[in-house]
Amino acid sequence: MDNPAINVNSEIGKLKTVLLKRPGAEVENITPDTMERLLFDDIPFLKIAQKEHDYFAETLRKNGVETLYIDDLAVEALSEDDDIKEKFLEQYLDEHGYGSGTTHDVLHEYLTDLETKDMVEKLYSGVRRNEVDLDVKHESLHDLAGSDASDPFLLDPLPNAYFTRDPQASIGSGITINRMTFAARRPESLFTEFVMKYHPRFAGKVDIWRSRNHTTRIEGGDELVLNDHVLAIGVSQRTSSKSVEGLAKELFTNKDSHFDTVVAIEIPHNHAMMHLDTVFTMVNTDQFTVFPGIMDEAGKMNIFVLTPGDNGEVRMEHHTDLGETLKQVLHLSELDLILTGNGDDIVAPREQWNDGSNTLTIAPGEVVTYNRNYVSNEMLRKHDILVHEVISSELSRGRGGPRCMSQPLWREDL
Ligand SMILES: NC(=[NH2+])NCCC[C@H](N)C(=O)O
Repeated sequence: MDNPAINVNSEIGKLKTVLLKRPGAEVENITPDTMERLLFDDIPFLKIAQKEHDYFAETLRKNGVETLYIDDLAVEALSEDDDIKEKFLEQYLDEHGYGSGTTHDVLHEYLTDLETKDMVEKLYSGVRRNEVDLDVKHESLHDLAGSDASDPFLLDPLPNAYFTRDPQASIGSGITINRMTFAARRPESLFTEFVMKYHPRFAGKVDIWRSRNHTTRIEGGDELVLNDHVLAIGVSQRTSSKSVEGLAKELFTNKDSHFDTVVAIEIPHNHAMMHLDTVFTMVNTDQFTVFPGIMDEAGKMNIFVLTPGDNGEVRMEHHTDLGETLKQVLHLSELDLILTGNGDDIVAPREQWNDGSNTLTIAPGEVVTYNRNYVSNEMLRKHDILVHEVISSELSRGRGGPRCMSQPLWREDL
């Protein structure tokens, strides 16, 4: 692609542009009843979460990173043309089961009457049943089916949106726009789709390696760009082996892609480590953070190395040793695996829970992490990593850290 709008050929090259979402009213629309479905373990105090997020964004800007906000980009994309906004809204409603009928009409009218900025904000924060006048006769069973009267929300809030890593993933000059696993997050990638398609900064300047129109699931927290040839992808609660294989096929055969190796790493399928980047990140050319809990007692795990095979097929090789596999695919003689919480039985799981392994690398050997994971941070420093700590009491309650909260769009090549 000539003149691409995205350039991400590593996890560690100097970060130049990143996509963020400041937590908003959506976070205050979590209740104890909906918490689990909305993938939260607690209800963050929004005011403090926003302060913390602003501090995070400011830390990035101070280090020369341009910060873009997905909701601002969405407003700009949808404002390009009334038809685009209409198309977006229809699709949004349709994906929520309101393709037609009274509820559709009422929501459509309510939302189109808003300024585009307010509409986008509203879609993130959710639309409550009592906000709109639904006191009209249902025209069809479909209306009833689409709106469960015991649910206070007609359109659910999107409180996970501040984890901008997941709805999409930048890879080389392109992106995967992700079909996400749980309904609570699926609408998030529709914003990405419209931004990539219609925002003048991106339209026609991004390779779409995989669209969201799939039945198999994948999320950005599982997609790591180790270098300009090699990806690591988690096979996890959120990403299926089928998606990994499909993406590998696309990247191996698309002429705009220079990726020829995908390391598929199987991790436990649970909420504490829903994505690979909660247990494994790259912090330098030969240094990684790793949570020891992903390996069995003998230090082994299930890893498949995918490479191009015959006739557009994918060749697969089974490995069990993470360190050895990384050395092989990255052509390294030595490797430094830095253990979360120094590998301690209590500290490691505690700090992993609060995203101690979820480092955002902003240059080789330079990372942003949560201040609460002080043991892991100390370990990083002992291994000569420069650590910028950010405040983290409330943001961490959503089970994501600095890597989860950021989607790199441009990194300098190494
Ligand atoms: N890349 C990540 N690790 N993201 C963390 C996402 C956390 C979010 N609550 C979820 O369950 O989806």
